[in-house]
Amino acid sequence: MSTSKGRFITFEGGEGVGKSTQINRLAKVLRRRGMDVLVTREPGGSLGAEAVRHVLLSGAAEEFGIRMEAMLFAAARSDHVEEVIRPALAEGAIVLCDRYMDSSRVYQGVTGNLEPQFIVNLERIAVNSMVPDLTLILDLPAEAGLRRAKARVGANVAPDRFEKEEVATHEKRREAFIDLTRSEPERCKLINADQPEDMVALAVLSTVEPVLEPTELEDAARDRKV
Ligand SMILES: Nc1ncnc2c1ncn2[C@@H]1O[C@H](COP(=O)(O)OP(=O)(O)OP(=O)(O)O)[C@@H](O)[C@H]1O
Ligand SMILES: Cc1cn([C@H]2C[C@H](O)[C@@H](COP(=O)(O)O)O2)c(=O)[nH]c1=O
Repeated sequence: MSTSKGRFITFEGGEGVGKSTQINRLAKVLRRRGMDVLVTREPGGSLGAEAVRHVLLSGAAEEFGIRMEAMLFAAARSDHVEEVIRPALAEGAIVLCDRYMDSSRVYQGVTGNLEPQFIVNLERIAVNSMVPDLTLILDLPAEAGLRRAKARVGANVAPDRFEKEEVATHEKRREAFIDLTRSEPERCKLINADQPEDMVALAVLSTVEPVLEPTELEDAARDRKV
């Protein structure tokens, strides 16, 4: 868990699984409970990172190779962490982030075939110890997610650099995200996204609530102040 005062919660999964929908719903519930919530996303979320987002999603960086793309994602992440996420957590906010380091592990690492050590090194630099307190992995068959994403953007908007890849590649990503829940079961929790929005929202909330509870350390610090 991060040592900051807030909570850092990331949402991961394939295309169109419902991450933005669920983040916005959760933010609403938590704000109604009086919590300070910051909703953000990757690639992007800070001025520098948003500038890099278009380069990545338009496919402009694709011709320079997967290493270059991975480094651009990491550069964007580093700016986002230091300029936005870390300061917000220090102020006690609940930070809800649409994609983070696990997307790089899966998209650039697993389906990009980058050597694992390269991804590990980039992650260490970009994340700089800012590991999420909780990662919700929304799980849905790849075809269903792509259908949802397509219906959302409308018929005349072209799919982005990653959406346009083969279904088999998206299915491989789905498996890789599920693997994360096995390798890091404390941090990464699987959410069945193949059900109505309200049901997914209930599963999200019940998974998030325990992480919002004060830790023993926080209780002790509060008691010392009283
Ligand atoms: N449980 C659900 N059942 C059916 N449709 C859903 C569900 N959740 C979200 N949707 C719809 O699916 C589409 C994609 O949802 P959303 O944008 O939240 O996904 P996303 O994971 O953020 O996508 P991306 O990774 O492509 O940004 C939207 O039109 C949304 O309204
Ligand atoms: C953070 C991150 C993202 N990606 C990919 C995954 C998606 O295809 C796009 C982001 O689009 P979205 O509609 O905003 O979800 O970028 C990636 O390949 N690696 C990453 O680290």
